[in-house]
Amino acid sequence: MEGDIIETWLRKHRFSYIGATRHPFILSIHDGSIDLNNFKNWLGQDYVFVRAFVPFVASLLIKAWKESDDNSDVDVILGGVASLSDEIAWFKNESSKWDVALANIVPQNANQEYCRFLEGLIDPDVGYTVAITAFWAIETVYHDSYAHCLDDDSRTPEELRETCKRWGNDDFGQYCQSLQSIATRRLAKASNDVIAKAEAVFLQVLELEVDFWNMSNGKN
Ligand SMILES: Cc1ncc(CN)c(N)n1
Repeated sequence: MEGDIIETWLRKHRFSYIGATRHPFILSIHDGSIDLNNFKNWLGQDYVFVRAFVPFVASLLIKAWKESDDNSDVDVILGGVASLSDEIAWFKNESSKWDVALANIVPQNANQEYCRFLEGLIDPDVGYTVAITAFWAIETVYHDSYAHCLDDDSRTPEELRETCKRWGNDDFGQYCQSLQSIATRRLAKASNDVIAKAEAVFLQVLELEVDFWNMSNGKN
């Protein structure tokens, strides 16, 4: 049925989606058993990731401006750029609280691979529909993961609640819904070839997110 492509994917790939959003790292925050060294590893690596995420989102803004049939897409993505500016300031502040030296972070393999993936999406040959699908998936995995750590039955340590709220809060959830609406609208009008590419990108994001969470134990 028109408009339901993303919902169909979420059902079809639910095990992969759950793997990315209920990773042991997230579950350990949720049940309070997290090793804080893992959190610090994640914090440093994610700062590097977010810096690489900015040019990707900027390229998406250009694609939206050139290719979108709806002006409000640019406004939604611009909101994303603005929140990334806050996010970078938050990482700087948070890292000093946790004694994580951001200047010395060496990006691990999984992070490098994710950043290369983002760089590939910047290519002008990658169309707006595929790129907005990736953006929706990347933001939604974080929202869904961290919102879980704020559930009523969670035992998330107090000192990690602010981190969870950053991505798990309702406004961020609304923003992810707006991205989903844009992607759904675009996919409803896309060719089979574009839909297949967007689905492959969605699955790649889920795998890259799992590898990214895996890095938190500092072993890869
Ligand atoms: C790896 C990763 N994925 C998603 C997000 C959310 N912007 C993030 N900060 N880092």
